[in-house]
Amino acid sequence: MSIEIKNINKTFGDFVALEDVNLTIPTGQLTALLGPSGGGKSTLLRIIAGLDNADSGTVEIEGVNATSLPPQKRNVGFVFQHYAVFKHMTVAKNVAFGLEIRKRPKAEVKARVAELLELVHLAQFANRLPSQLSGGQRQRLALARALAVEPTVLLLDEPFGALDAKVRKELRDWLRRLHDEVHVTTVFVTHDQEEALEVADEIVVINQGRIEQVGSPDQLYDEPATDFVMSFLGEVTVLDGQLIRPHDIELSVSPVHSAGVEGTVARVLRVGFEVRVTVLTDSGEEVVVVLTRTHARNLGVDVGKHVWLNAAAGAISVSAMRTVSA
Ligand SMILES: Nc1ncnc2c1ncn2[C@@H]1O[C@H](COP(=O)(O)OP(=O)(O)OP(=O)(O)O)[C@@H](O)[C@H]1O
Repeated sequence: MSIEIKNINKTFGDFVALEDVNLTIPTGQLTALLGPSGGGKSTLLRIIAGLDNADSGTVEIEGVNATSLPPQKRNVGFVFQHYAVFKHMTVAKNVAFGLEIRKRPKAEVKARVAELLELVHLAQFANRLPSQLSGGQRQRLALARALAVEPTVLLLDEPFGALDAKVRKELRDWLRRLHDEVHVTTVFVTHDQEEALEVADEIVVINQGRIEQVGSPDQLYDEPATDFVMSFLGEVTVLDGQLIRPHDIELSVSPVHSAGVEGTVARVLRVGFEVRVTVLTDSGEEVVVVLTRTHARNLGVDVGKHVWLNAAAGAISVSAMRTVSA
């Protein structure tokens, strides 16, 4: 097992940033630490990196107790959102830097730099300065630099956070492919559920200093352990006291089911191929239902129409009252 985190606690003054965190991060996988802002993701990453110390608990990396080792002795590579590459050095020099200070033979450094620039698709920019690269290219340079010294673990803190949506998406796909090639154990922090669901092998959901759930993207989406996980990983609405995904609700214009929630269509909003229907139930609650455009048209859904709502067969739901299980 690559990273074993045991009983980690961390406070800042009176504020509890991490509370009894226990986690095993498997070797060779891409693991996302996902959660809302301020939940403790970066603090946990910094403790793994050795940039911050926990108040109690231990961190083991590849069987070595790293709890009191300084960052440079942990063999971890890290990349942060606003990662400062050396501005006065060319792209190639930036990648070579870590190897040169480790006094690796010149020929080896040259070969490794060429290989890495190829890997991050920056070979044609080897002689440029970082200021002559785009934001996405600079982040790829930062990753190449972190990978140069062959870290056991690669730690990324919102590495694509500052970039625009399109570049972010490209880099996300690229990171997945890169990881499939190099298989270095990678932990990345994100608050973006889509990013985690698309890229990660395993997701650790962190909220208010505690781990809510650990699992594959499918497990988290299909079997959310808590109402928090369910609502953080996708849109939810409340039907009959249950959190449910709006596309998992069947809407009928006649009482086909014996036990349905009755209501009246209050709003209809067309967004691309979807139609978002807000139903005001007879008990005064608003429920959102998502239908395809064709389905909505066939049903003749319009404001004022009386409708019946039921959870679709196989729909996932979590009690809206359920709290975090310890
Ligand atoms: N050096 C510090 N001193 C005081 N409080 C801190 C310090 N570092 C972090 N915190 C607090 O600890 C909490 C967790 O912070 P952390 O950066 O780990 O959250 P996060 O989940 O990574 O959030 P974000 O996505 O916003 O970075 C926050 O409430 C933050 O204000």
